[in-house]
Amino acid sequence: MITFDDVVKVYPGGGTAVDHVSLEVPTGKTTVFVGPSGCGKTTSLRMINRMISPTSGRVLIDGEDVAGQDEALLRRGIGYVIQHAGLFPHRTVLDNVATVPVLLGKTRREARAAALGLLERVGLASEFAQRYPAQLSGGQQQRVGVARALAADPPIMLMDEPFSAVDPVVREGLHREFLRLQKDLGKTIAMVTHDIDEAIKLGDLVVIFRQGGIVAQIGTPRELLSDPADDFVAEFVGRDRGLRSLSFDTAAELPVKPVPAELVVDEAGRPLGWRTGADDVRPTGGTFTSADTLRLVADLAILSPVGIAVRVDADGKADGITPHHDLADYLAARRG
Ligand SMILES: Nc1ncnc2c1ncn2[C@@H]1O[C@H](COP(=O)(O)OP(=O)(O)OP(=O)(O)O)[C@@H](O)[C@H]1O
Repeated sequence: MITFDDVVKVYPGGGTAVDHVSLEVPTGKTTVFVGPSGCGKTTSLRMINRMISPTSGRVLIDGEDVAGQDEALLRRGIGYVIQHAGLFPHRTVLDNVATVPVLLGKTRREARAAALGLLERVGLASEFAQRYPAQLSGGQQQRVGVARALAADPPIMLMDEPFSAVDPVVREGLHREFLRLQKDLGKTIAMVTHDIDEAIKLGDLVVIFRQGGIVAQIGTPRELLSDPADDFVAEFVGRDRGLRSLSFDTAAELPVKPVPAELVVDEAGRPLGWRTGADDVRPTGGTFTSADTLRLVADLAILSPVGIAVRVDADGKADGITPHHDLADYLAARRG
């Protein structure tokens, strides 16, 4: 666990960048620092690996103040990924990833073999290994950056805006891979982003900073969306937070009504559409299973020509319906 204990950073000639921050980055989880520009996220991140020293207060890793630790030794256990990947331009992709393990005493051969495995893990085929960074797309470079940070197998990873330099479609792919990788690896990750959607998607825990380096709220994505501490957080997480918070719950306990005659099904019971007139059958707009999220159910009810979401079983057979007002009643009852 990484602990910030009443940490303050005042830059000489500048204002207070980090103002009495106390927080915990739990072991094996992803903690995301998010907030508007200039609110002290990067400064906080860099105090973990001693690139920046606090003016007062302490940063501890597993109870030990980093200030008292040997810098080189400390950084060996902390991977660091930055925006634009920061790769060595004159080394091949493979050598970019293998460099640190070689410095740590592995033979070049061992390090390259391990690097190939890592590149595969981050979704880069071996054909990229001999290229130079400039011959890769931005998204591919970011993947190499992640592989390089993982090469020394550090228990901790610091990631500063790792996915912000790529377009939204590539970012979406990188997010999926990040989540898959982190599920396998269980690193202790502190990540900086200015994008609240990214924070909510990737973070087990989210720390929202406000101007002046003050922590506005710390919570799980669900807590931030359902219970923002104040107007700043509510505004920052976004106006549609009610709808987005439905992504964290499945439809497992959502009551359904029996399938009515107006739902036209094929011989296997799979929905074909809604009968809205003698010759008029309109598409359902999609179906959900009890494992899907309440957000999908809400979406389907909105898209449906009759305002009704259709549930199907594992074989795709219609086994219940939820009209939009039933969903609204269910959500209201849950809130109590
Ligand atoms: N070396 C420095 N000297 C003086 N002031 C600095 C220095 N580095 C950062 N600052 C100031 O400290 C504050 C916090 O900066 P920091 O980079 O930590 O913010 P941030 O939240 O990461 O911002 P961004 O999202 O724009 O990267 C800012 O007001 C910045 O101008």
